[in-house]
Amino acid sequence: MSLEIVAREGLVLLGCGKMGSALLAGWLKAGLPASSFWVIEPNPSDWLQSTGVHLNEGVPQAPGVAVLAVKPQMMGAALPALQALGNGRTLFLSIAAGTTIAAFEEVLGNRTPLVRAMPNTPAMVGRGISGICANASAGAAGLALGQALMEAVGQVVTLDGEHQIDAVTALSGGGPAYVFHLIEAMAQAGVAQGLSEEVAMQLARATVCGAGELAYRSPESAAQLRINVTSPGGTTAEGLKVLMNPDSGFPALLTRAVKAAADRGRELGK
Ligand SMILES: NC(=O)C1=CN([C@@H]2O[C@H](COP(=O)(O)OP(=O)(O)OC[C@H]3O[C@@H](n4cnc5c(N)ncnc54)[C@H](O)[C@@H]3O)[C@@H](O)[C@H]2O)C=CC1
Ligand SMILES: O=C(O)[C@@H]1CCC=N1
Repeated sequence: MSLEIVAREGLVLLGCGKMGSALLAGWLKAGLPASSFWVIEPNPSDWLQSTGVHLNEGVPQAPGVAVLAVKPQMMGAALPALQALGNGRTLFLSIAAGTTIAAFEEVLGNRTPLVRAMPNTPAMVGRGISGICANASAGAAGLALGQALMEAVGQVVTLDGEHQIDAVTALSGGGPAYVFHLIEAMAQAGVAQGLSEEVAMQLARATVCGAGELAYRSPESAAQLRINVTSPGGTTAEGLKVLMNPDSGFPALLTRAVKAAADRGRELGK
């Protein structure tokens, strides 16, 4: 599906912080004209002000798309600004964690086409991944438009339903933070083995980025890429014994972390 509808009918973006900016940058880079965007943002960045979009102006009566990119805790206060666009042809696309389709339909009306997407911050460099789902009113066309909008900043997976979105939020939505923390923890561990903080951080960061790029480009599975590093009887095998320990290793730890994040997503949705 093409994004031509945005150029033709306009897109309203409610909230243009970290994720809203990443999305807007992707759409502008995809060639959509700045004049197609109406952004509502109380604290606009210098970048946003330089884009040439309509900023904090009255929005069109029936834009093609309205994107909701405020924090879930702000949604209740912010959404009424776009209530008049509900139950019409405007496709709503929410990237907020937690806030459910039912909660949106309560404010916007249940004939409002709505897509929920969960992206992540690598969207800022065009390497995000989003999980998406839609309500009944969106239909196949609405889901396809939601997908095209999110594909401007990376990959998209279509979910079986809204029941899976808290899992996506917990895995890939917040996942970059886990990886950045991995960099911090690896650097700290390197310092404990005698490296300077600066060198340990350079090694940790480049290792995670290099491994990520290899995983991205290589046709081999993650398990095979791991095996390729692990010489039998060598050093990595000893490190992996610690990390693959069934009780205290990565799988147990990440199962707990992802569950805690998913539980919070469900809680935000109440
Ligand atoms: N940061 C992340 O990694 C991800 C965030 N999300 C979701 O994206 C949404 C936005 O998150 P971030 O961009 O990280 O937050 P952010 O705080 O950077 O951006 C939110 C923006 O909303 C603006 N805002 C506040 N009240 C408003 C109102 N009444 N009307 C219009 N704008 C208003 C704020 O000024 C701010 O710039 C959240 O719902 C979050 O769950 C989803 C995936 C990843
Ligand atoms: O932490 C959060 O709630 C948001 C959703 C996924 C990433 N950041």
